[in-house]
Amino acid sequence: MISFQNVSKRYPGGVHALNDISFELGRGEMAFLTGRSGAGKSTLLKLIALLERPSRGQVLFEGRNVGKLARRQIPYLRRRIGVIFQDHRMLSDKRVFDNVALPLMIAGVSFGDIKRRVRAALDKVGLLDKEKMYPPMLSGGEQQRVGIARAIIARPPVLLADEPTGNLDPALSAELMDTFLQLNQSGVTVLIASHDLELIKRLGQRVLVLDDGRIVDDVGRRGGPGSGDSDG
Ligand SMILES: Nc1ncnc2c1ncn2[C@@H]1O[C@H](COP(=O)(O)OP(=O)(O)OP(=O)(O)O)[C@@H](O)[C@H]1O
Repeated sequence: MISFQNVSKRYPGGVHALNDISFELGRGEMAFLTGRSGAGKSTLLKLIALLERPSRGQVLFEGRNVGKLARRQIPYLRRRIGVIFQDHRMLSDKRVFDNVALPLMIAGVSFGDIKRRVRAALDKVGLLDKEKMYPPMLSGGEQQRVGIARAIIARPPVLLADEPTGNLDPALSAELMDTFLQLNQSGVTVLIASHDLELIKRLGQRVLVLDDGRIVDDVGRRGGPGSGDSDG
């Protein structure tokens, strides 16, 4: 589904954020990306979401080199990737309901369907009672959850999340991780950058460890050594 082949990213100004990264994330797989602040986690996610371009190497999405996509193919790729970033970029003059509904409105879904799906998504993140509020009236954690509802509403096959539990208390973090697990069990490919090692450990999923722009560990890959579900 997602494949990095010897990818490096150097930002203007000289920072080498990623150095010769190679890994694959299969269709329907779930993995965490962890590592110190500045290790390159956000950069890696941005390269998948086409928010940044690699300086070297290739990022493949469903077998296609995203660096070589024609301009008109980019919106198609973006629709297939749900993105949850730390700055959730809500429209502050639009109600929670409309913020979440936005991707479906753009896709031309009927209002009846939009209403049903927005309510289901808000229910999933525990915000059904806040649909008429405006984002500035919500706490940081609540705004983050609106961002999650908006990212999953169009049912994209891939979900990328950058520190999705950063502003949440432990109970809510655990609940949200359960939501990600459920989405993964329904076939969504999920990649989550997180510092929350306790939570990550408890979930028993694959973990990619980044250090100074390199992958220094890849633990618990499905079908990989020690996973218990390989053929051998
Ligand atoms: N737009 C940019 N321009 C220049 N340097 C950047 C830019 N974005 C990130 N960097 C640098 O690239 C390196 C990796 O940053 P990145 O945000 O990917 O790390 P991270 O692992 O996500 O960190 P954190 O956990 O703090 O979010 C850092 O040294 C950072 O300063």
